[in-house]
Amino acid sequence: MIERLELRPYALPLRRPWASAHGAIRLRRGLLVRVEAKGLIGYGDCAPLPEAGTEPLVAASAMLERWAHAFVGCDPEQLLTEIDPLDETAHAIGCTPPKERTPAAHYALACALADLLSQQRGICLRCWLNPAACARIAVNAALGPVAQVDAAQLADCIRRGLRVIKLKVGIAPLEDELAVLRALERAIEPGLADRLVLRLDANGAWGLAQAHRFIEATARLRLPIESLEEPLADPDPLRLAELQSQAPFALALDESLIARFAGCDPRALGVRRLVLKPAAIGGLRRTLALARHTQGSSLEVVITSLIDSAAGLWPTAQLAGALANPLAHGLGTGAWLARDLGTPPLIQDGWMALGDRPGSGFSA
Ligand SMILES: O=C(O)CCC(=O)C1=CC=C[C@@H](O)[C@@H]1C(=O)O
Ligand SMILES: [Mg+2]
Repeated sequence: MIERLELRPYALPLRRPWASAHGAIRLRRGLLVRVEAKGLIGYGDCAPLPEAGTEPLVAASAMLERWAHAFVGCDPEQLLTEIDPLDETAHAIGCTPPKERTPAAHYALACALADLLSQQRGICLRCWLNPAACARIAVNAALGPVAQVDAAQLADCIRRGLRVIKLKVGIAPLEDELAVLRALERAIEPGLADRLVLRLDANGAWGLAQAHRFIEATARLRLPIESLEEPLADPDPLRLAELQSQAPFALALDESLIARFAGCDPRALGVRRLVLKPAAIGGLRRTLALARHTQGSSLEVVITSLIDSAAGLWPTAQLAGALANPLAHGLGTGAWLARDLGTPPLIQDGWMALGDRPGSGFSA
């Protein structure tokens, strides 16, 4: 039985602004959700980011405040079944009207309950989600806007074992960003390119003609570009399919996914990859169901953070471990925060170790 459900507001400054085509983030505001039962504490992180597909913080807070009063005395397992259903078909995801969705609030409470329940069972959260989960996951490094990156930084990442590097595009004029990519192509030492994988993210910056131009120009570069997230301001599936047929790398949907997904076959989205943010989908088990359904349809899946605190990174990383796929996940964001609510999972040589502690691994 839940004895206490507390919300602790926080504000965590970033070391430097996180820039994307949606603007710059300097501060992450949220609520640490703390659920107590039988001497154990489960934690969840609610740090909404509307441009990434969640509700605003005020809506998430209002929902969590209501729950904090209503759910004391409830059975945590039954409550989790309501908040983050076990048997929800992936097709139901995205069917709730946008105004009624509070996915970041659902995700935060679901994480706190799953942390608590897996601790009660004495097992780590990933094994509670999937007994065959992986104990470590590959992660990418996120370096920020392409225009702020040079070949020395890429070489440094590789030296530290971080092979997969994510860069933001769609911020500066397109031809300027192409010029930067050409300069990187020239500056990268031979041999380095073979050990590097580049992920690009335009965050919906371009019209169709610009996206065509970018893909056509980057396809001619000797740069190991592996994927491009959200190239189009209007991610229409037919246009995306046209671009995907032109691109020698995977196109991916991320923040536009939920609005597009409702009841849809992933193969009809026009892209080869889906980027899933559990806080935008509304839970750990919901995200796992959607990820498995997507992979079953032969699309790739990458799990990413919302530049979360350690309280969000731990359960999201455990979820990626439960998914057990070989792609690098976008969870290497802990170092962007100047302060944190706890210690994020350790990254070494491009791998995040998920530990063996019962629960998510987070401690405040
Ligand atoms: O994918 C990663 O490596 C880190 C997460 C990440 O890139 C993002 C998190 C939150 C907002 C966005 O700017 C961005 C994304 O769009 O993928
Ligand atoms: Mg993205």
